[in-house]
Amino acid sequence: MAYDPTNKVVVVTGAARGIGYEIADQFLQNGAKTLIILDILEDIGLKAVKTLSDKYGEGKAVFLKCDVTKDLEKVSEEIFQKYQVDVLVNNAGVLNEASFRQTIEINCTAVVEWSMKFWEYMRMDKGGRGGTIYNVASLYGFQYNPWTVFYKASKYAVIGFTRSLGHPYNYDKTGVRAITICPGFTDTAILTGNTWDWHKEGFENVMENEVILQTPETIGKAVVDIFTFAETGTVWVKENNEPIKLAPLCT
Ligand SMILES: NC(=O)C1=CN([C@@H]2O[C@H](COP(=O)(O)OP(=O)(O)OC[C@H]3O[C@@H](n4cnc5c(N)ncnc54)[C@H](O)[C@@H]3O)[C@@H](O)[C@H]2O)C=CC1
Ligand SMILES: CCCCCC(=O)CC\C=C/C=C/C=C/[C@@H](O)[C@@H](O)CCCC(=O)O
Repeated sequence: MAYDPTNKVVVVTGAARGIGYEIADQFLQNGAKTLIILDILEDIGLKAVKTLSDKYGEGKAVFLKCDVTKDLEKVSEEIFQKYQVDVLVNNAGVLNEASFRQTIEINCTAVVEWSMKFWEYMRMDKGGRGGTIYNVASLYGFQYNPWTVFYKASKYAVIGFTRSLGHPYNYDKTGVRAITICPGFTDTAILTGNTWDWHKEGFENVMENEVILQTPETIGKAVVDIFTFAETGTVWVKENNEPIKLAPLCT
């Protein structure tokens, strides 16, 4: 089945900068009706809206200050009163190997809670119009090495959750698709996040010898491409500037 971004109302968390911003830009470039940008970074978020409005027209992008770990009820209520949402992209994320709790709260608990809130709202069997829940995991959602042990735990969970929620059994009942993208290393501020001291050397090797750093724009484009063709419950990889491919299945 083909899915069309044209005229869709799209909510993207953590979209003030980085990959989220490029996802917002690419959805608008591909005809989305409205982009709702959620982030804790107010100044950067407002600048993002200005840039996108200059590019695509006044009112095409909207910023709401939002901490995904705290503001779900308030912000979702505000959104549902003003807009008919078609797509939620759970993109907000952190790399903070000093705090498992914060990592899980932002990268995992918030992803599950925001997904479920919008899934209930979109369910066709409960009066909704259907839609797409689109989660940003990582290559570190299924690969492993000794580094970023909290980060990987959070991203592995996102893949298991999205595959199960998006299972055709659930889609047939609700009309809500759930899909995942797993980017490889991408040139954003998250790479300056917090790692363990004795992991830095390992990462230096990875970054020098194994990694082709992608631009966030590359991931924004891949997100919209995948949006157009992905069957529910599927997980996709965009790494090293290679073509989009399916992630390996865990059975
Ligand atoms: N850059 C990379 O190499 C890769 C990134 N990813 C994932 O892509 C997503 C986006 O990250 P990047 O753009 O790379 O980094 P980034 O640091 O530029 O963007 C993350 C955004 O999330 C926002 N955010 C953080 N905590 C938040 C909260 N509690 N509430 C609302 N917003 C919050 C930040 O303010 C920021 O705008 C993350 O989920 C990350 O794990 C996945 C694979 C590779
Ligand atoms: C191949 C997997 C790609 C997935 C990447 C992500 O999901 C992004 C976040 C995960 C890990 C990021 C690690 C970042 C490391 C950098 O800080 C690195 O440059 C550190 C090198 C040591 C140093 O310069 O201090």
